[in-house]
Formats: sequence, C-alpha cells, structure tokens
Amino acid sequence: MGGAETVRVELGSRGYDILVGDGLLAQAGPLVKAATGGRAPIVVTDETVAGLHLATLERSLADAGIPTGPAIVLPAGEKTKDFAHLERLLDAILGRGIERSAALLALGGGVIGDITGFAAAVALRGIDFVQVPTTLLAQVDSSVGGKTGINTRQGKNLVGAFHQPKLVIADTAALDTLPRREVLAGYAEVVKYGLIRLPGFFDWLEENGARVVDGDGAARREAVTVSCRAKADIVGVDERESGDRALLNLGHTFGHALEAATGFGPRLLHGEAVSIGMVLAFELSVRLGLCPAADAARASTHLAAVGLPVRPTDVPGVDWDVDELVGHMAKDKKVRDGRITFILARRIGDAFTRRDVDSAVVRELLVEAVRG
Ligand SMILES: NC(=O)c1ccc[n+]([C@@H]2O[C@H](COP(=O)([O-])OP(=O)(O)OC[C@H]3O[C@@H](n4cnc5c(N)ncnc54)[C@H](O)[C@@H]3O)[C@@H](O)[C@H]2O)c1
Ligand SMILES: O=C(O)C(=O)C[C@@H](O)[C@H](O)[C@H](O)COP(=O)(O)O
Ligand SMILES: [Zn+2]
Repeated sequence: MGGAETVRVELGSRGYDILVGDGLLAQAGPLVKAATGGRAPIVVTDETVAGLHLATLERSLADAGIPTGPAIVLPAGEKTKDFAHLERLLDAILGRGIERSAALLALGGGVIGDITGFAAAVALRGIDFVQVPTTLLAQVDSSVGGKTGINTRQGKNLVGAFHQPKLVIADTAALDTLPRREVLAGYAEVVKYGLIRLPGFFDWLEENGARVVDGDGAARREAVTVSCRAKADIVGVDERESGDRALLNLGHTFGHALEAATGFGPRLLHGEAVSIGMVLAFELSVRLGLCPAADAARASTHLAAVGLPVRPTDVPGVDWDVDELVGHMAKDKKVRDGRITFILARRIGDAFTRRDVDSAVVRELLVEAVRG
C-alpha cells in the first residue's frame, strides 16, 4: 500500500496485518476482499460513525466487487457493550441466513470492535471479522490482539473471547472528525506503551504529545504505528495473557473499577479511567518503595498537561465509595487465589506484575485519592 505502514501480528496461521495510513477507508475494498476470501462482509457500526464514514467504506467495497447489504447500526457509546445489544446484533446477523464462511466488519471505536468481535467469535461458533477502527483508542489498542467482549452487571469485560481479526485497517485521517475528548481518551492508551516498556517513546510523547492530540498528521501516524508495533510484539508472544500481555493492563485494575462505579456511562470514558488508573498504579509503586516518586510525578504531569484526568476527583459529580471500588477490583480477571495481580512500575518504561500487594496499602491509597 502506497504510504501506509504495515505492522504484522505474528500468530502463525492466525497472524494478520495492521495497516496504518491516511485515507485507507477509501482504499479498503480490495484489502477487505483479500482478507475475507472474496466475500462481502456484514458491516457493523454505530450511529455516529455511520453518518461520518460508512458511505466511504461502502463505496470502496462496492468498487472492489463486494457490495454489502445494509449495515447493522448500533447506538454509540459504552452502554452498547452489553448483553441486550449483543443479542440484537447476533439476531440481525443470524437473521441474514449466514453460513460459516460469512465475515463481519467492525467500523467504529472500541465498543463496536469489542462487541462485533465477540459476535464473530460466537456466531455459528466462530466466523471471520475485520477491524476498521475509527477512534484513536481503537487504532492504537482495541482493534489489535483479539480481546473481544462485553460488560455485564458484575463488571467490565467479564464476558468475552479471544478471537483475532483477519485484518486491521486504521485510517488515521478518519480521526479528523473525532471529538477532542475522545482523542485524549485514546491518547491515554498511547502513553501506556511508553510507561510499560518504551521509555524513549515516552520521551518522544513529552515532546510531541500535543501534536498528536492536535491532529498533526505525521505525529499521529507515528503514534499509531509505534503503539501497534508495541502491542503486536506483546500479543505475538503472549496471546492469552499468561505472562507479559498483562502489562497492557497497566492502570486497568483501578480504571475498570472507576468505570464500573460510574455505570459505564459518558461521565468517565475508558481512556480517562485508564489515565487515572495509571497514575494510581505509579503512586502505588512509589508507596511500596519500588519506584522513584519523580517517575510517578513525570507520568502524571504529562497526562495532565495534555488535558487528561489524573485523579478520581478530576471526574465531576461523582461521590466515590472506596468499598465499592475495592469490590470491583476483587472481580478483576487477573485475580488468582483471591489476590489481585497489580501492574506496577520500577520506573517509566519498566512495568512488571506483582501479586503480593498489601491490600491495606491499596485501600489507603484509594481513600486519599478520592478525598483529593
Ligand atoms: N479489546 C481491547 O483490547 C480493548 C482495548 C482498549 C479498550 N477497549 C474497549 O474499547 C472501548 C472504548 O473504545 P473507544 O474509546 O473507541 O469508544 P467508542 O467506541 O465508544 O467510541 C467513542 C465515541 O467516538 C465516536 N466515534 C468513533 N469514531 C469516530 C470518528 N472517526 N469521528 C467521530 N466520532 C467517532 C463513537 O460513536 C463514540 O461516540 C471500551 O469498551 C474499552 O473497554 C478494548
Ligand atoms: O489487549 C490487552 O491485553 C489489554 O489489556 C488492552 C486494554 O487496553 C483493554 O482495555 C482491554 O480490553 C482490557 O482487558 P481486560 O482483560 O482487563 O478486560
Ligand atoms: Zn484499555
């Protein structure tokens, strides 16, 4: 592809390419056709993205000789990632009389990617799907790696499956229409790669982060490509999170609890929760004597400088309940023998997992954090 970067996720027969570049939506047709073995996919999107980018994609698919039927359009936002919408989605897919050779195409952010990927994992016990992410968060993180699923009353992403896409097409120009708050939420996951294992990338973000969030084309492409490479490297060696993949969860044990406590609503976006969660994870590392306070301060300062929330008290109108947060954290998928696995840091760019964290220290940290 002229002008596009290709990042390979090396997973043997389940391996796939991630294409990153401006204008790829209009060139998606032949790429999707090759990935689906010549079949027209069923496109799943949300109401906002349908109005902005669906026509471009559909035109490209039709020009490639794979005209699609009507897209399945779900409501926008995190609340769509639930059982009710999954049922509605599966009903719509199965209602088209599909065979096992069918493929889905997720056009949208992480919500559409996660629920569509899960529908693909379970429809007829597994059909193919392609990811066409349109948020920064989805381009740098959720479209890659095959974690699919939904939220439940019990918590975040508690029902799901590992199911890898056949192809990821990240059109960075599609981010031009993304509201700034959503850009920032995605940027938190970009910073995550620097914090867990790429200190040089974190340095670069301190210099260039403002360009990334302001939509500078070259900076944005670089941030998406480096992030995808980092995630592809980790997923390629630990697809099912038995080891290093857990590092991608930096900030998520706290973050998912904050999201659950706010009802998965628009008050706190996933990326915003991750930003606060990463700062709490660094502060926990400092309290445990594992990380210099200066590194925690540097991480927090950068996230706050671009405009992300870094404390629970930065979220307006929430009366945080520490018992409730601790209860949500106890349901984290990384709990083993009743102990939460925390992702901590020795310094910026050097994260590790730890299971023997004293719960009293965690509680004390949260009590102080929600007080402000
Ligand atoms: N599977 C994974 O590995 C993984 C990784 C990270 C996050 N996630 C999940 O991803 C979800 C968050 O994804 P998200 O932040 O993309 O949220 P999202 O899918 O809700 O999208 C955010 C908002 O942006 C709108 N939007 C999408 N593309 C747009 C565009 N180009 N222009 C204008 N508006 C656009 C959407 O309609 C929505 O309102 C969470 O559920 C999170 O748990 C999953
Ligand atoms: O891909 C991964 O692995 C991640 O942890 C990426 C996270 O950014 C993402 O939010 C993921 O969905 C969290 O996974 P979970 O297993 O904690 O639900
Ligand atoms: Zn995340």
